Amino acid sequence: MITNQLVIAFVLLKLYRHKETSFEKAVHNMNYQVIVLAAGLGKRMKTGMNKQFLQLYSKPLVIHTLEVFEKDSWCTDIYLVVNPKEKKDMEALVDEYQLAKITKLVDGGAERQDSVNNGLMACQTEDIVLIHDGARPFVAEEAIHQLVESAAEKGAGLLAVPVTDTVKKKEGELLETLDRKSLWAAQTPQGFQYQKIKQAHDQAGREGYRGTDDASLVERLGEHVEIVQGSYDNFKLTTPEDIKKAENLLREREESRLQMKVGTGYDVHQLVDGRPCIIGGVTIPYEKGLLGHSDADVLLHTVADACLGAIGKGDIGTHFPDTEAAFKDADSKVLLKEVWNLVKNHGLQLGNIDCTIIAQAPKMSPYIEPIKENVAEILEADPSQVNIKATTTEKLGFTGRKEGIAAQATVLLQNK
Ligand SMILES: Nc1ccn([C@@H]2O[C@H](COP(=O)(O)OP(=O)(O)OP(=O)(O)O)[C@@H](O)[C@H]2O)c(=O)n1
Ligand SMILES: C[C@](O)(CO)[C@H](O)COP(=O)(O)O
Repeated sequence: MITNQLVIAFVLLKLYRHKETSFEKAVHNMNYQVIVLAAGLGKRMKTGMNKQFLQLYSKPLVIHTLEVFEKDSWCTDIYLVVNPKEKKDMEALVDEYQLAKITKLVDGGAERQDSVNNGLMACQTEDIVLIHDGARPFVAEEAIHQLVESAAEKGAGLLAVPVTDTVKKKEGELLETLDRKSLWAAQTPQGFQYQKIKQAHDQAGREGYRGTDDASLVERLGEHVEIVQGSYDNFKLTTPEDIKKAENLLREREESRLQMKVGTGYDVHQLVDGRPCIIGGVTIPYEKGLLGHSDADVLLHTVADACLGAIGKGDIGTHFPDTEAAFKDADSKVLLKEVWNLVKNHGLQLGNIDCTIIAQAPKMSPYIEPIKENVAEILEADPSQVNIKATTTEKLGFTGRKEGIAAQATVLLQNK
């Protein structure tokens, strides 16, 4: 018996240790610095200007790209490589869009490889370094994280997608069809342990090798570069046709970001002797309390119903039946938290919530603020997004006769 307990304790300890290690890894080891390249001419775009300054859906192209890294908590520093002649304009944009992670504006070179080389000399890091085209604004944070993890483990990696067209190689009059199964279209970011990419660039420089991406400089040294499958959305704006494509994608994203869901909730509990009076997670001193299978927190039940309504998932009764012993005297804060996790799984966050408690007694005003804070905390929002009010019914009806308390809520959820 004791031996069994020891074995269980040992396994639990192991599991706990393992959890701690991966947590530490996520928190401490997964930082990266990024070199964003914006020093090209944009000749193929044929607008007569560097395409980085093109207004796309009311923001310059390079800003869309930089904001991806600005928002990513794993990214510590951005080195923005710019054409020296455009440095002032870029500085103005960095100020205007309050890009706090831009550590340095680095002078670009004649070709992309020269610009990367300057970026590498500026950043000197122990972290993983990513190299990214300023002209690829659609890279997803999830893909960046997969790449960073892969680069940390394998030393070098890149985002790429399988080629979908049949590719022909033409040399003189001779045409060859390449085996599509083994072909990948390289994207950026490409990610590396700093020393590895620095050495590869130095060596390419010494040997006069010119590549069209950075992974090729590592490949030519016979070293492994890991492909992380990316998305076809992560395309590089290169030719005029790409502008329409990018604007359509930005519009689609904006529309889905602005998706809103509304839900309403209504609940009633009877006031009886010998029960605590818990409303909005606050135990209110009162001669009677609310009757129910759980702690009968009429307000939190209403909030849960409104949230479930907004995501089209029924009501609190279907999720936590009052026939189940597990929910006897259950803390409604815990039940609402579970509902909220469901909401988050739908990619939603709180817009705002407005609640009304309908009670002749007890007097609610002293408890409005703590209730508001409880609701905000559970819904992971700022208290300013939560409104709690109370009303009597002028002694009319069951609430007016102090036989029960009702609550109603309207919630607005938004895409994250
Ligand atoms: N000397 C260079 C050339 C390119 N780039 C950057 O590298 C990325 C990928 O290059 P590309 O799409 O070829 O951009 P451009 O060189 O600007 O375009 P083009 O070749 O049509 O002139 C771009 O974000 C570009 O700004 C750079 O920083 N320095
Ligand atoms: C690095 C790159 O974006 C990967 O697809 C690409 O090779 C850049 O080439 P470009 O000629 O500078 O556009």
